[in-house]
Amino acid sequence: MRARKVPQEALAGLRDADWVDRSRRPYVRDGVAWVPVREGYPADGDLPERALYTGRGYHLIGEIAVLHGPAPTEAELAAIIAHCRPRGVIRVAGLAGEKRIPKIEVLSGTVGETVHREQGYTFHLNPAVVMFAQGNRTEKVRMAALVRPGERVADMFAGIGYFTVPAACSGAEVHAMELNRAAFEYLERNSIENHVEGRVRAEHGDCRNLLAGYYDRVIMGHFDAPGFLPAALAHVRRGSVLHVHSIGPAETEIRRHLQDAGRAGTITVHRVKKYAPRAWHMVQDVTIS
Ligand SMILES: C[S@@+](CC[C@H](N)C(=O)[O-])C[C@H]1O[C@@H](n2cnc3c(N)ncnc32)[C@H](O)[C@@H]1O
Repeated sequence: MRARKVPQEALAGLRDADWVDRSRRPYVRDGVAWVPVREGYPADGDLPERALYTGRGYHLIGEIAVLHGPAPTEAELAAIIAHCRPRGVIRVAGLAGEKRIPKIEVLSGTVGETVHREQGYTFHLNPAVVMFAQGNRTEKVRMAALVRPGERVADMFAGIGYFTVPAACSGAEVHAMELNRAAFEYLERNSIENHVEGRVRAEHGDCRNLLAGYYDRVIMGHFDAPGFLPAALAHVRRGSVLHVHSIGPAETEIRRHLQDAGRAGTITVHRVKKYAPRAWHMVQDVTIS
């Protein structure tokens, strides 16, 4: 990550600077702040290795800074606040249960509903109540690019719509399923907000009971996705593609499910992001033959 060096006290004055990459946290040491630089702008060097904060960094979701990992020191929290002036700062200690409900601690300010803009899409959500995996940005872009107009897409774990909305904006007819009532309400709202409600059929409930007919593409954005393959494979045909998320490789389990369902397919594996020191968030693209 490229960065520019500025005096720590200058951080607050960078609020409107074009060159600052606000998706990354500046690194402050000995009165000097290394500020991440956006693509296309000059930098002084690479962001130094962090000596202090060992967490997984923070993201700005709307006006709320969301940290993962251990609690920051007071100095780190102060640097985050000076850098991006969030309405509130929360730490997500974990995601509970199948609905992936964030377990949060409010570190500063107020939290609640916010509006997050990403890649031209608008998402309403309360990051203290529903999860938003900002680290999956490249996968969201990849999905939006793969989808073709008129495709019939199932988003089995739609959440607030971060795959559904881009897919529908790319012209697909999306059947979006979500178990968590709070996330489902944002999903409906975000379809309207992005003017794709005519191409999104959002349903609240367990996707295994809601899948209907055949799909050209099935997005399975949940780490337990391989276990949902028996349900999904009943709704695909030759040429359909399933995007099966997992922690670590799941090829063997996927092949077993294909075999049990009497199906064959080719599997290509993609890494989405590092999830833990030795664990990757992966996506397996399974094309049914
Ligand atoms: C990893 S999150 C997906 C993130 C999501 N794509 C987003 O917009 O943030 C998984 C989502 O799947 C939902 N979910 C879990 N089990 C489900 C099921 N059986 N049927 C439908 N949705 C389910 C959870 O409530 C959660 O919102």
